Amino acid sequence: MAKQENIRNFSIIAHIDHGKSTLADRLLETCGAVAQRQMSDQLLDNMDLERERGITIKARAVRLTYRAQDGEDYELNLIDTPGHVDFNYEVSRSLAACEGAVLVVDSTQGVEAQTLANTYLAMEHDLEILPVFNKIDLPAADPARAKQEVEDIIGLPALDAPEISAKMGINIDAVLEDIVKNVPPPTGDPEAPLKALIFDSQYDSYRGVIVYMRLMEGSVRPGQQVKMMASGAVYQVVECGHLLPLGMEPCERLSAGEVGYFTASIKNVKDTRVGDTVTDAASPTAEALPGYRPVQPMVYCGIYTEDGSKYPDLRDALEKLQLNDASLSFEPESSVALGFGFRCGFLGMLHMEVIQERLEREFDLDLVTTLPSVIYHVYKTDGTMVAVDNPHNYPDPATIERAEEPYVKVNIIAPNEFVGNIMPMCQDRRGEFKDMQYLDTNLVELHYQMPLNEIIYDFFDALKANTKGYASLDYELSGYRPSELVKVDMKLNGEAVDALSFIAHRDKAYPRARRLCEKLKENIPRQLFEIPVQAAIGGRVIARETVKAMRKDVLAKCYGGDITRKKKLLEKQKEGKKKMRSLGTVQIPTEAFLAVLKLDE
Ligand SMILES: Nc1nc2c(ncn2[C@@H]2O[C@H](COP(=O)(O)OP(=O)(O)OP(=O)(O)O)[C@@H](O)[C@H]2O)c(=O)[nH]1
Repeated sequence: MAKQENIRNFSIIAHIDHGKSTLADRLLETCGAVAQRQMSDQLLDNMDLERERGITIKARAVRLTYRAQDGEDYELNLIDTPGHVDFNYEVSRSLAACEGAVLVVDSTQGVEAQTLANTYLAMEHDLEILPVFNKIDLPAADPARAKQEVEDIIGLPALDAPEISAKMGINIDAVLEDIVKNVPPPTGDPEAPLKALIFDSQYDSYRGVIVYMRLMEGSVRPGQQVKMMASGAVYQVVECGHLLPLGMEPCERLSAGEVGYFTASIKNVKDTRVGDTVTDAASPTAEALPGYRPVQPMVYCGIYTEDGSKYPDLRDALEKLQLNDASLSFEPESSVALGFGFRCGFLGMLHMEVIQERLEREFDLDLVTTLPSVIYHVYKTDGTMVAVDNPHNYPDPATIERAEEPYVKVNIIAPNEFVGNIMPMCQDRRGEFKDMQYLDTNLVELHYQMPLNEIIYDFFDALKANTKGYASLDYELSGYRPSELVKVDMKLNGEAVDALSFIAHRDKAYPRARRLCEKLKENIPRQLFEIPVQAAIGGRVIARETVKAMRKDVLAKCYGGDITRKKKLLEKQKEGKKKMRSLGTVQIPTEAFLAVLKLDE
């Protein structure tokens, strides 16, 4: 076990593609952790989906041993962080487990959006930030200019920072020396009562939940009774140890300053929430670590299987995913159009998409999902309140006294040149401007109160697009406010399709209904009869389109006689047919649902 002064806990932060994962691999390799040929390309991102989407969904940690130039052996704990606003809370807990952050800057690009956003996050946690300038092997590299940018824009000393090529393995030692010299060692009394921060956990079918933690004070050993302070769960530790690149290494004891794991035959990650404090059950620490936040699903949608008989498979799959993902919630619901399914709660849209993709890929399910929604509070004239997370349950307007929708406190940080783009965007989404602060001459922080409903769908993407990616976004629920809500029903051939109805603010209902009608028209294949597509509030139709009758001839565009191409098109049509869903008299392809889901794109 390393002495506390020889431990360094850090994470790597960077703008996308600046070389974070490549540097992580190189650090692992330099520390002799992994022989090159054993290394699958990027070890830290270990879920397929993560790799494909180029994002890191779950935080992971790894311990490296480095013999520094001073002759001492150091224990370096690298904690990986996810990179999307949906997972901001997980990022904040991972950073809270570190004392320093290596900031990778691509020398051909200089400071970019996430360079700034991530640096700001790291600063909030008082981390020592060490810039390194990557990709110096490229002819376009201009590390001097990139350094100047870091000094001018971020205000970090950078002139003497390492210039490296993570890809070619140039100057990697300089990064390691920098970490050893400049990241402060952890402090914390190993003899005090146990106080450890959970920054991640993972379900393993043999050992139960593996809890990843950073020990702040005290120590943990097998046999010890530990308590999670927020969930109240008490368990006996079965095993504790370090997280090595190629697996876990059990040890006798972990103590203050270290990063490691423990197992305790825990059946469900619900007991080991990210951000919770682990303490000794017999002699607990006086106070939990600050910053714990219970999980709060922000977005709900209904998930159904295309083939209704797969409902039990869907339930099993959701249960399995939930074992590993405490932020996923679900309960059974049913729809006239779609049959039996589940109402699921997510942290945000990306989280929702990731879960949907995992269900389809890992569990081989074909899904139909309904429009996502937030939770509305509807107060009825009889004095009761209904929490509505599904438009289907929206009470009859005649019985409604008032309705409220969730608002969030939005915090946007961006260079001041983009303020002119950001403000109209927020106003357009019913945002209420609170204040604006200059963080330095160039950087501003804007505060808004906004309806959650307006930001969950596409606000993050729109914000990025309007600020060349430079803005960062953070939001938290601030409460409920009265709102003029309406429920809009979508009707196909005169029949309401419950899975497509939605709740919206009165001002937004019309444009949304119109776009939805258009999208449906585009995506519903022509059939043998004409189909009116209507949107209605109560009995009043507010938008209408028509899908003309006619069978779509997929071969029409196929001139010439290439039979294989024709076959392919016919195959495709057959495939399409299989995916149709019969809604009353109308067949809707799954893609139509997906297309309307992405309405705002
Ligand atoms: N020429 C050159 N290319 C590099 C270097 N470091 C990384 N790259 C390349 O840059 C691309 C992005 O590198 P990653 O390590 O995946 O970047 P990242 O910051 O982890 O990106 P995300 O995981 O998407 O956030 C890859 O194609 C790397 O091969 C370098 O030093 N030189």
